[in-house]
Amino acid sequence: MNTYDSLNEQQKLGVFTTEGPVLILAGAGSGKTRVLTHRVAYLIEEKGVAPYHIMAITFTNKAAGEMRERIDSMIGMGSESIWVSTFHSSCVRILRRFADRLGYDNSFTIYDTDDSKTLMKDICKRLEIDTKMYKEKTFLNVISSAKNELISPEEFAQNAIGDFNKTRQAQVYREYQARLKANNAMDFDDLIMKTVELLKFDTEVRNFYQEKFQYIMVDEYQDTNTAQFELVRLLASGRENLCVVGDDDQSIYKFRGANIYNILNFEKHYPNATVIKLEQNYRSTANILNAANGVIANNRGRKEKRLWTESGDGEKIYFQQFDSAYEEADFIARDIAARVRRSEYQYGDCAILYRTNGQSRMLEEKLIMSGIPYKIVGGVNFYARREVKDLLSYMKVVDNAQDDLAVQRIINVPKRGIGATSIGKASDYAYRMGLNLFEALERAEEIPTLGRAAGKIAPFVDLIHHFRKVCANEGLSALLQEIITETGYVEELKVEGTDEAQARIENIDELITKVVSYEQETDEPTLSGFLEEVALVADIDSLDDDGSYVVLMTLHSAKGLEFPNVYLSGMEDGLFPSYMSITADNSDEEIEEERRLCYVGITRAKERLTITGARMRMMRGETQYHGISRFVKEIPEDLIQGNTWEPKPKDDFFSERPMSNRQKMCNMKKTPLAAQTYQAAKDFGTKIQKNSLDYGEGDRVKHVKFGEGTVVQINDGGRDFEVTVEFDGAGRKKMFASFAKLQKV
Ligand SMILES: Nc1ncnc2c1ncn2[C@@H]1O[C@H](COP(=O)(O)OP(=O)(O)OP(=O)(O)O)[C@@H](O)[C@H]1O
Ligand SMILES: [Mg+2]
Repeated sequence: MNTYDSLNEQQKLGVFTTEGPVLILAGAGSGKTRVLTHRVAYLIEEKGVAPYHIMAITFTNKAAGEMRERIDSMIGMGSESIWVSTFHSSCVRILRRFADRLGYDNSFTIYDTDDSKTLMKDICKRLEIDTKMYKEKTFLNVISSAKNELISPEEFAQNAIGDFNKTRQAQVYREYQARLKANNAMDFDDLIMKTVELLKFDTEVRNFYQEKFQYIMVDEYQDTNTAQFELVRLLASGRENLCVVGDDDQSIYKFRGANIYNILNFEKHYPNATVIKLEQNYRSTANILNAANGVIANNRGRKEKRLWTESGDGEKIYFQQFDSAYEEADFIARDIAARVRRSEYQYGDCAILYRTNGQSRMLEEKLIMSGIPYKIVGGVNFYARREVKDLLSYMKVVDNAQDDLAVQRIINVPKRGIGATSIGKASDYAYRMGLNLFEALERAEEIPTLGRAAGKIAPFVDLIHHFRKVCANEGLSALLQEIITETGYVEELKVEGTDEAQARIENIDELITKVVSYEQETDEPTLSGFLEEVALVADIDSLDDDGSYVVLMTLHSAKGLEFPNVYLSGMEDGLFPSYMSITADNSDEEIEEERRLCYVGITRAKERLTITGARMRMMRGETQYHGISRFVKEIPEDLIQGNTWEPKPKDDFFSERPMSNRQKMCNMKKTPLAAQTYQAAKDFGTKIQKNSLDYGEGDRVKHVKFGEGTVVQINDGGRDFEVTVEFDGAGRKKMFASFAKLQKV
């Protein structure tokens, strides 16, 4: 069987048009990501392109991981040399090799948001800025936006002439950047900006990567910012074998500098681009899809897209407004419990989505009370916990003693009698002498103001030197063990003996596990490599795939994912759309962005969608009263069921509905989607061809990459069989039979 028969005609065009620029602009669930993975397989298997020449970029680690898995299961040998990664990790890889050409050490540190904040605090103190009037966070936001737009501190200063506020920001930006450089560190935005700089100014490096990446693909292209656009443009220039896929209706990162014009103007940048539209949705039932279409139709200035589906109407969308957020959470927990009890769904099929992180607490409480296992994506990230950060800071100092923040964090942890005053003196001395903090500490004896405190610093410096030797001679996990033993970190927690201390010890154990598994899974494990992997773990990575728990996350984190049973909670005007967007000067624009987020939320659902809201909710300690979200009212009424809006006259659902929407709805009723779908499906006439398999469940099979294993399950996925195999070495994998090319043994 031809591997690509499971694709529709438009998808095939996306896969087979390998040369020149290609833009795939299509709605949610239309198989954009699927086209990308098949395209990679096609390039290698049919066009004989070496995996080494291929790059596929996406936004989250989770998405990159899923893409990697899909590609691995399609092609055997060599898939590991394809770059399948996020923008950030691709850039780290490039910079680890060539950052020295920008005057950094190749072992530079990556600062997370917390680190940047600490640094900014310090800068404001040094520059004597009144942080009550000029907030640190504002400076950081301004700097981040400048970096996303590739504006250097010098350019920023140029543009600021004559503007008092901006001049101050320029001064802070310059100082912030200088300090990062002195610490041999980059923040997240630098990773992209510095790579662009490198590619722009170093012809050798540019030629090297242009030659290497002969085929480039970008998923979720609608959310790229100017710096990311420039990066892709530079890498692809010359051959221009660039395939980008995205959906302008799902652009939700304007606040991080995403520039929707990157996708809308793609054809202007690349006039010879092949533009492909995908219109069949394979993810959701017709009711869910029509609800999403109904909502997004209210945005102006969008490229009109018509999505249809072959799947039936499915269940109606269930909507309920509750008196309080408490009742809302209670309902969701009970609904999930009941469905799992009836074996309709497993916990892992269910996702609860919300607008802001704070909404999770109430939901969590109810889930705990109902004994429902759940995981929060984006809650307190494991790597942000104190004990984990402390130990990682030790490792950072061992790796790169130029990182002042890490040094400051641990110099007196555990207590060594080195007080803030001594640290301040050493840090002032470092500043004056143009040294980094650790270098200053190494010369503590020479710092006149330190006096006797110098004697306390020497053992700390010796300790770090000792750790370096351990790391070089015995490796990473030995290093971590040595740090734990020598600092007495765990001992101290044991003495403390509280539940909290116990939880911290468990987190440390988890970190040890992480280091050991990193060492086992990596060909050449290094301390820098480990720290880098840790720094890049987005919150979403805490999601495992064993499917045994309900997932809670913000709508932003849900992009690209899909679940059979989805709950959209907190659908209230003032919360979603947010009060800020409703009252903003450019309210129309802001609300359109929120509406796109709503579209993303609705389209995550495959089979069931439940929408809930509360009249009364506590926010930042204040009780607030909200009406039903305007987005709910934009869903055609015939798609909705449930105890909805009747109890309170002021919430009358339909009287507020604008006339134009009613008309739209009437039009929809005249041409029912099911009929359109049926006709379109007939017109399509895709041939279904599927070879039978020569192995069955329980048989032993062999895969080129994963080796031998036992077939656990075979599902008829329509156009192809989906085979689940428990491999002896590689564990359980699910793959398409035609790609997997399994041989019975
Ligand atoms: N031709 C096809 N035949 C069968 N299933 C398909 C086909 N194309 C896509 N799918 C399935 O439809 C679902 C959605 O596909 P995919 O995630 O690639 O869509 P997408 O366009 O990337 O969505 P999003 O906009 O949300 O990122 C997946 O479960 C995918 O396996
Ligand atoms: Mg996708």
